[in-house]
Amino acid sequence: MSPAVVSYADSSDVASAVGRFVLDAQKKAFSEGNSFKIAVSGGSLGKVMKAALIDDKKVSGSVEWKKWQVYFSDERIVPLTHSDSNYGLFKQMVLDNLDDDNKPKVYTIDDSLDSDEAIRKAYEEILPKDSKFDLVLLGCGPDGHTCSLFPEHPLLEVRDQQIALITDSPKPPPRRITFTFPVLESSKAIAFVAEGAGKAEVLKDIFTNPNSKLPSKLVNDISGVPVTWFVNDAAINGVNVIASKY
Ligand SMILES: O=C(O)[C@H](O)[C@@H](O)[C@H](O)[C@H](O)COP(=O)(O)O
Repeated sequence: MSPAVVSYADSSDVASAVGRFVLDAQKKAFSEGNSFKIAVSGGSLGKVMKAALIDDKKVSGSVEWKKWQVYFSDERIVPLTHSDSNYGLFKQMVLDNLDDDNKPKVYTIDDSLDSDEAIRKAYEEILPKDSKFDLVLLGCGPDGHTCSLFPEHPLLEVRDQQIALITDSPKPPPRRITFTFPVLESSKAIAFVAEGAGKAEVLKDIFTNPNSKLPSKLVNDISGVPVTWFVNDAAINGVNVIASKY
């Protein structure tokens, strides 16, 4: 199944499409159970989530936050109050904008543990037992990394852990935990958000080079999991993909 690409000129339209897509994934999850298990990333996705799920009033009223279980596809090993924390970003962009009686359950790293390995292991233990996320929302770095899975890094090969530790992340800060491929492979749906001319070159490789081994391309190649990309025209410029609207 090749990935679907949804493209708009403006970021605000990209965010609206992401919002509608998340609502559809939520609806599907509620048709199968009583919770919506979603994993989110850091980086520029934070502001897209705010625009899509908080500021877009056509979407925000339909988000059933109390039934959401939110995990992080990767997290920097820093205190949760640190400005590098992906949880901190999600809190600032989403949680702090929700009423106290309308918040999701958020699964953070335990920053009180005394070793990186203890943090990794504890996060692995709180993942949903079957690892089946209804939706994993990812970013794609200009180098093609996703989660904290970097090009040519040995963590791309990890099959015996669901959460892996990286201590040499090329993107600071260096110490992080990350989903591994087995978790992505068992998810029900994956969506990327990538915007800006700074992503054009890497998206060209991901979508036009069948031999690319970039982590985001390897996610596109996962069989049996629908992958959707939400991009703006600047990011997908020059790539001959059939972009659709959502
Ligand atoms: O912790 C992180 O660094 C992020 O979770 C990371 O995986 C992010 O999604 C990509 O780096 C893309 O980030 P941008 O969208 O900001 O380029």
